[in-house]
Amino acid sequence: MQRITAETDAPLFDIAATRRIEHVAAAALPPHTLMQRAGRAVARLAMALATDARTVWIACGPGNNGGDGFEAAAQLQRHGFHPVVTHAGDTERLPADARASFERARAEGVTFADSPPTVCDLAIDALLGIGARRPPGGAMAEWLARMHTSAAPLLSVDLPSGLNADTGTWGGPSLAAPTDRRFCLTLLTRKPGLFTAQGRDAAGEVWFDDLGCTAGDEAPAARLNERPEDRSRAHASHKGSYGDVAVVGGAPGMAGAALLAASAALHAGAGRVYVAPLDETAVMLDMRHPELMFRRPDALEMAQLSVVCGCGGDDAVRAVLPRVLSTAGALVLDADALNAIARDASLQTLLRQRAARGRRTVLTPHPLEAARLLGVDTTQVQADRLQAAAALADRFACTVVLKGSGTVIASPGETPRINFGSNARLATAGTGDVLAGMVGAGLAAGSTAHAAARAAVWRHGDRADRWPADQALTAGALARGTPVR
Ligand SMILES: NC(=O)C1=CN([C@@H]2O[C@H](COP(=O)(O)OP(=O)(O)OC[C@H]3O[C@@H](n4cnc5c(N)ncnc54)[C@H](O)[C@@H]3O)[C@@H](O)[C@H]2O)[C@@H](O)CC1
Ligand SMILES: Nc1ncnc2c1ncn2[C@@H]1O[C@H](COP(=O)(O)OP(=O)(O)O)[C@@H](O)[C@H]1O
Ligand SMILES: [K+]
Repeated sequence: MQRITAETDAPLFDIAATRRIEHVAAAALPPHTLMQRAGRAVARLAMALATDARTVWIACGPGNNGGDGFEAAAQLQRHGFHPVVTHAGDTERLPADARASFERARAEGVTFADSPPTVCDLAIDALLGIGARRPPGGAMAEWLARMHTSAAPLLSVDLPSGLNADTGTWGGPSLAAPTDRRFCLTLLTRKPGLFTAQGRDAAGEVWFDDLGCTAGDEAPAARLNERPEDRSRAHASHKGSYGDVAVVGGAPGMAGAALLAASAALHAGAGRVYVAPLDETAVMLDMRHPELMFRRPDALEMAQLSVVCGCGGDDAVRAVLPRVLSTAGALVLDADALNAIARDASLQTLLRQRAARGRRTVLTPHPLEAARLLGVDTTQVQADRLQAAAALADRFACTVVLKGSGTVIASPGETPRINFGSNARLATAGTGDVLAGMVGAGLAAGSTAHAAARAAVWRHGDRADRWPADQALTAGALARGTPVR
């Protein structure tokens, strides 16, 4: 059993692949073995989470997820706990494995009740797993609401019931209560939906048990984004070895966005960083960052540069985009550059042509920017973030970073990544500009678009995770990588 952290490098399998893996594993084992292993694993984690627990409420559903719950109940009873099982379903219609586990729980003397115990020390949600077909209703919905709001810790079996394992969309109760009492033990495979969209909030801390099985040669739907290698610097290197970044952005009234991206690129290790403001009246100096060099956009030798374009671009960015798209050696497109491209087919053609010329490009949309590029609405993007990122990567033949909880990194021909580290302290203006600058520095240093995006997203999230709780996380400080001013 393993706890998932930002250090975990692991494949993520969707429901269809998980079913195939389960099928192969079950065929090679004596009947009911997998469910017994699942129940034992659930009981083991339950006992570790609530060592002093006495009453454990286990809500079991109509399928095999419920079977895992019965099996865990039998185990907990055997270990001297007091499990109380409520069952949402007809025991006569349980699938064979779950039926066997139900009988085992009964034989162990587990208490079955029609309604949940008034108090419990731990709740276990074994209502629905990968077989959930619609949002839970009736007693299931009531029980879930109670579990997600009660003071007792909640352990979800395989998935929080109501979570779509493929997409992370949520059909369960409000998730307003803090997540630090939520735990999930996912079984056999790690599922992408646990790590993006509402997955993180619904699941809380995620643990994994492979039930002694391997995934064989199943292709994962995605992988968790792993820690990038530390960048060592050869003694005999010089600033030219780390490349030049130019930030094109900062229209009138929006200079800050460009400066944030530039600061982030600088602190991420770029050899030289230029700022090209889209405001003719801009002051061509940043007193806090005298390292930054200021140029007019038309004075930049784009082919030699890793250009970060769009941060604070407003409408002014439209005018420079044809040249930027046609000539930038490497390119990060963010914010208003993405909005301008979404409105203009000729810019879209130029964007697509970059790949054919061997030029590296990374788009860093948040869900609304992604929706505009795809011509859909934000809800449709959020309904399947992996699919939306892949569709954009495919459409524009480049790397796409779809931001938000569980940032997705997709590139043509690569297994998509979902970033685990990071948290909602990043939900503050300017942190996206910082990410764009960090990606730009990676491109300038020579990384592929996919590798630069993965590394920057991981480090950006890691900074947020390590940020001291008593210090404000602002984009300016994040760009510098330190809360100390
Ligand atoms: N078969 C096995 O040996 C194993 C199964 N495992 C467990 O089994 C789960 C999958 O089991 P199932 O395929 O039976 O699926 P589930 O137990 O997730 O649910 C399927 C059942 O729930 C009903 N249902 C779906 N949505 C509902 C809703 N909103 N309201 C009410 N009823 C609803 C379906 O009609 C079906 O009866 C996994 O998530 C995992 O927890 C694991 O123990 C691994 C081994
Ligand atoms: N709830 C959250 N959890 C994790 N990361 C988040 C969350 N909210 C925002 N972020 C991250 O913060 C950054 C915000 O970027 P963006 O929306 O472009 O903001 P801005 O345009 O103000 O810079 C992205 O990297 C995004 O992934
Ligand atoms: K469940």
